[in-house]
Formats: sequence, C-alpha cells, structure tokens
Amino acid sequence: MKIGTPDSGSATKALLLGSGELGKEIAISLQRYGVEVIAVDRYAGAPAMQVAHRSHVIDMTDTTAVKTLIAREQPHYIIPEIEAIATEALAEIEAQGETTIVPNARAIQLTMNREGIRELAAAELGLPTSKYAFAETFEQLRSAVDSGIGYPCFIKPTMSSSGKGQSMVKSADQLQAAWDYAMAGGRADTGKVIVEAKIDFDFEITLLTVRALDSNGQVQTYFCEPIGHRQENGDYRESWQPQAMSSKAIELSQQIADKVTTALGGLGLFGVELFIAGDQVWFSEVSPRPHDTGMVTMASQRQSEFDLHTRAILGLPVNTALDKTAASAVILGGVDAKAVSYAGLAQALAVADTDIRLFGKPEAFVSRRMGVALATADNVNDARSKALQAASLIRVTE
Ligand SMILES: Nc1ncnc2c1ncn2[C@@H]1O[C@H](COP(=O)(O)OP(=O)(O)OP(=O)(O)O)[C@@H](O)[C@H]1O
Ligand SMILES: NCC(=O)N[C@@H]1O[C@H](COP(=O)([O-])[O-])[C@@H](O)[C@H]1O
Ligand SMILES: [Mg+2]
Repeated sequence: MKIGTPDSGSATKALLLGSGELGKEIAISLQRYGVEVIAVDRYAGAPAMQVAHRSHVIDMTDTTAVKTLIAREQPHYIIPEIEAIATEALAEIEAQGETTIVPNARAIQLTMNREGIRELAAAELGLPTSKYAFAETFEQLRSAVDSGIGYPCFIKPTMSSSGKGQSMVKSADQLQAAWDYAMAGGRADTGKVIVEAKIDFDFEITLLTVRALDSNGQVQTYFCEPIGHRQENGDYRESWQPQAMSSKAIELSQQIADKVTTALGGLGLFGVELFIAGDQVWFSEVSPRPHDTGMVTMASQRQSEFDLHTRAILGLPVNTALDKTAASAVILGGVDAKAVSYAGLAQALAVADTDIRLFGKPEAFVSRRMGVALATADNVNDARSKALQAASLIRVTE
C-alpha cells in the first residue's frame, strides 16, 4: 500500500476508532488538509460519523471486529479517540508496517489502561503521583486502603473515562458501594480497579503537549498555555485558558509533560493532566489525543487542539500560541431522551462573544455531554461567566 500525504498527491485515509465530539473536530481538521475520514463507533449517528466520508458501527472492544474492519479499509492512519478499544489488534497492525497508529500502539495500550500509564509514570519515570494500588477483589481493595492509601481516596475502573465508574470514598462504610460501582461502570471490563489517595490540590490543569516535526524534520515538543478546569463527579464542567500559575509550577509541569510524552513517543497532541498545590505538581494521567477540557482551544487558539493533533500527525508545522483568553462550559443532557431537540439557542448566542457547539448525539442521558459553550473575554473570570451563562440557556428536550 502506498502511504500518501497531502503533499504527495495520493489520497490519505484516516480511520477514527471512536467518533464522539472530539473525533468530530478531528475529522473536520483532517478533511481540511485533504484526508479521507472513516468514522467508527459502537453506535450509529455518532458525532464524527455526521461529517466523515463514511462510517461503521462495530464493537471496538472486540479484537476480531477491529482487525476485520481495518483489513477491509486499509487506512494509512488509525486514530484512537476513546478509552474502550481492543488494543491488542493495534499492536499487530502496527507491526505489519503499513499503518500508523496515532501516536503509536504502545502509547495507546499504556494509556488505555490506568495500570499501564501509572506504572510507566510513577514506577519507571519516577514522576510524582498520588499513592495508588490496584485491586482485583474487594478484599484486596480494603487491605490496600487499610495498609497505606487511607481516606479520602478515589476508586476507578482501570479502563474508563469521563468519570465513569469513579467515586471518592471518605470512610470504610462507603467502600463496598464504590467497588460495586467501579465493577459495573467502566467503559470495558478489566475486572480491576485503581485506588488513589486524594491529592489536596489548589487547582488542576491540562497541559496540551504536542510532539511534531520542526522545519528540519526533527521531533520537537511544544506546549500550549495551561488550561484550568473544574470537574464534578470525575467529569469536566468548565475549562479556561490560560490558567495563572507560578513560574516554578509551570516549569515542573512542562518537565513532567515532556518526560511522559517522550516516553510514549510518536507524533500528535497529548493532554497531560496535572494537580497543582503552590509550587508542587503531581501527574494524574495523560490522553494521547485531544482532551475534553481542551475544547476551549476552539475559541482561544488559532490552531485548536484538533488542528494541532492533525498537523502533528501529518508532519505539518504547528503553532501552539494562545490567541485570546477563553472559556468553555459543558451542556449536559439533563434528560434521558431519544430523538432530542434544543431550546434557547437564540438566547445563548445573544451573550456577547460566545459560540455554541452542539455535538449531535442521537440520544441524551441526564449527565451525557451534548454540547459546549465557548466564550472569549479580556480575562478568565469574564470568559467563564459568559460561557457558563450561554451553556445554562440551552435546554435539551425530548
Ligand atoms: N487522586 C486524586 N486526587 C484528587 N482528585 C482526583 C484524584 N483522582 C481523580 N480526581 C478528580 O477526578 C477527576 C477525574 O479523574 P480522572 O481524570 O482520573 O478520571 P477520568 O475518568 O479519566 O476522566 P477523563 O477521561 O475525563 O480525564 C480529576 O480531574 C480530579 O478532579
Ligand atoms: N473524557 C473523554 C472524552 O470526553 N471523550 C469524548 O467523549 C466521547 C464519548 O461520549 P459519550 O460517552 O457521551 O458517548 C468520546 O467519543 C470522546 O469524543
Ligand atoms: Mg482525567
């Protein structure tokens, strides 16, 4: 198979494994550089499918289903977009040498599972993290908490995202419920949980970090301005850029992000999640792809996180500069409904300097993210209040 790039004239094909709101923006960016996009997800009508050249519905956790589809489509690039993919299939495909897994199969495998990335970051690279342990039974969980992790702590499925199956436990009587919730709530069942001691941070950031080629064809690491965010129940509610930080904390953050992304390797954008208290910085986790809190870059940067990921993958030049102070606020479903419609768009857009992105998910759940409001302003406080106001004016209805 001939590997094409936009410069070589032959059609380049990219296959998205996961087609949510992040994939939709990646698809649009890829298409702007002439790439053919195939969107894949577990359900029909997923956001990226609505803009892709074509799409497929498969069980992405089924190795055979993933391999069969890739053999049929023969993409040049496979871009994992969600933390629920049979990663064994990807290593085999990469080894055949004709397809680039973004950023590479090992990075996807390590970050898809909290165990892989935690062992790399804490044990191998020696980065500061919360105290942690893994448990395959309730007894193991209880003994890990009793013998050092303590309370409060977080219990999470090892394969999950957006807070699915995650709870904070304050005392021993809440432990069983947290175990049951983690066992039932992951995006894929690994039979294992991670328990982490709670870090008392002042604020948390996502440091978008890009590994891209410079004009000499050398891999360089570029950082965006830090993105601050607020989470509820393990899922993000608002984000803003830039987050003010001490120069020591930003320096440590960049060092940690550089170490972990260099260890993961490949080309693309990474969302490095860090907890900050004073000048102290802890590594939390990393996405080898655009990050939900990074949706703010659609308003704050000339090159959004989606453009940066796309450019890095294709070997094109990148610029991570901040353009405007901005904020994002999420629009949750608020109802369980098939066939949704939206009210309040005119009122929301009447808030100055805002924009609304509705993802087009075919079905709403009470806490499913259905859209995001974006706002720019002279300062972070004003940007946040405008984004929050615009988001609050949108109603998802049956
Ligand atoms: N050990 C911890 N100490 C303090 N807060 C934590 C800890 N672990 C998680 N949190 C809080 O919960 C949030 C979500 O945790 P985490 O990022 O691990 O979940 P996730 O399911 O991977 O979410 P996403 O996929 O959206 O990044 C964090 O951003 C933080 O606010
Ligand atoms: N924190 C990770 C994240 O935000 N991932 C984004 O959410 C989608 C799944 O949404 P859904 O669960 O509503 O289908 C994923 O496909 C991805 O775009
Ligand atoms: Mg996270």
